[in-house]
Amino acid sequence: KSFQFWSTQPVPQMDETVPADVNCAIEENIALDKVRAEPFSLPAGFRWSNVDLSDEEQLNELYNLLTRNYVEDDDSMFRFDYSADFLKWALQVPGFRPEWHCGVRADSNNRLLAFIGAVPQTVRVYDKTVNMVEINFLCVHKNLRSRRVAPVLIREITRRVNVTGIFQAAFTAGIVIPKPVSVCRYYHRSLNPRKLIDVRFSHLSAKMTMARTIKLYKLPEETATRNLREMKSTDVPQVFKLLTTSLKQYSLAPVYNSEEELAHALVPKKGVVYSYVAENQNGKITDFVSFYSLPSTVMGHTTHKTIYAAYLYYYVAGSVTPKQLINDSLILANREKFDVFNALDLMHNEKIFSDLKFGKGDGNLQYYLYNWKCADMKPSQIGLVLQ
Ligand SMILES: CCOC(=O)c1cnc2ccc(OC)cc2c1SCCC#N
Repeated sequence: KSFQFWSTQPVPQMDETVPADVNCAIEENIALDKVRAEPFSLPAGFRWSNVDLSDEEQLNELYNLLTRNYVEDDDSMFRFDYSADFLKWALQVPGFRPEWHCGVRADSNNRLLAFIGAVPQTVRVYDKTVNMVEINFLCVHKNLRSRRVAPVLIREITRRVNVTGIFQAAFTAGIVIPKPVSVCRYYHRSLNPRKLIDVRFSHLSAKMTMARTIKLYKLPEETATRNLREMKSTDVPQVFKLLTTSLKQYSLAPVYNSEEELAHALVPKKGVVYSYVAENQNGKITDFVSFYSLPSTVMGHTTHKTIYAAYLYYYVAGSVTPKQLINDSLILANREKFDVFNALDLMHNEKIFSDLKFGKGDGNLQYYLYNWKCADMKPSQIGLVLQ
């Protein structure tokens, strides 16, 4: 692979092994008056247009662009179907900048044909805390592919971020480009096996009937952790301390600079993010677990249009085992009518997958840092979850 674009970028090259004692920027910060002032050029007939997510109509234009043109699995069985509320949540974080919701419109009909998003996120990489952005929702309309639009989007968002004094980014992708800092694997826990078999995501194993399969995945109505309840705003100060302490064990982790940032990420929002805390009899929060809702369009299926998937987000098992806490999140996701519970093998997750009946998926998720070089990480060193 020549990586025509990525070989021009400040990222480790594929054949480079970064030694363990190296953990630093690849290029030095650019003096702000030296950052390119004018936007990069788009192909003729297209123009830059920030997407104002507070404007219902524009939020729906972004929803429609993504639901029709965003990431599909290799077999084109599913396409992510992020909801409008989810996009607002993921992109309008505390301190967000409207110019980082970077769209491309056709001059002819004003249609939104491409997008790339950035949100501010302080990230700790080993022992260094760096102000970065997270890049997400890079999407080019199917009819505009192979016209080298994505490299222009990446250069333009880099420019818009650099001009604010930020020179590093974190992002994930299902594709391999120079150069992953870690390679994680998706795992899936069936909640509604009949539907997953109907859409041909799962299949009946030779020795099992449908009835036996349903029984295998059946979950209780109640959680094992009895005092587990929905998180609320007043829990934020305790969850902030609990999560901040717990994240210290990982080599890549988010740094929450305020309780407001953590509140935005974790206070429950129906249909978007679900969080639960275990509070003991002294009012102390000892554990918490969260997951987010990311449905997928089932492509080309008549009866099932959508798969409702929950994705494990952040958790701290303080008084119970991760196995019990994550099993409780399965019970809670099942109660919310999700069809499947997805999780990556980062944090402590891999240890509990087999006991909790997760199956290994066939998709990898690569973690990337932009303009930063450091030693590769095992998935269990990753404590950063991107939506
Ligand atoms: C039934 C379980 O569904 C998925 O795992 C799923 C759903 N939609 C996708 C859309 C695009 C897609 O592109 C890689 C993958 C999926 C996947 S597998 C990877 C996500 C997880 N876990």
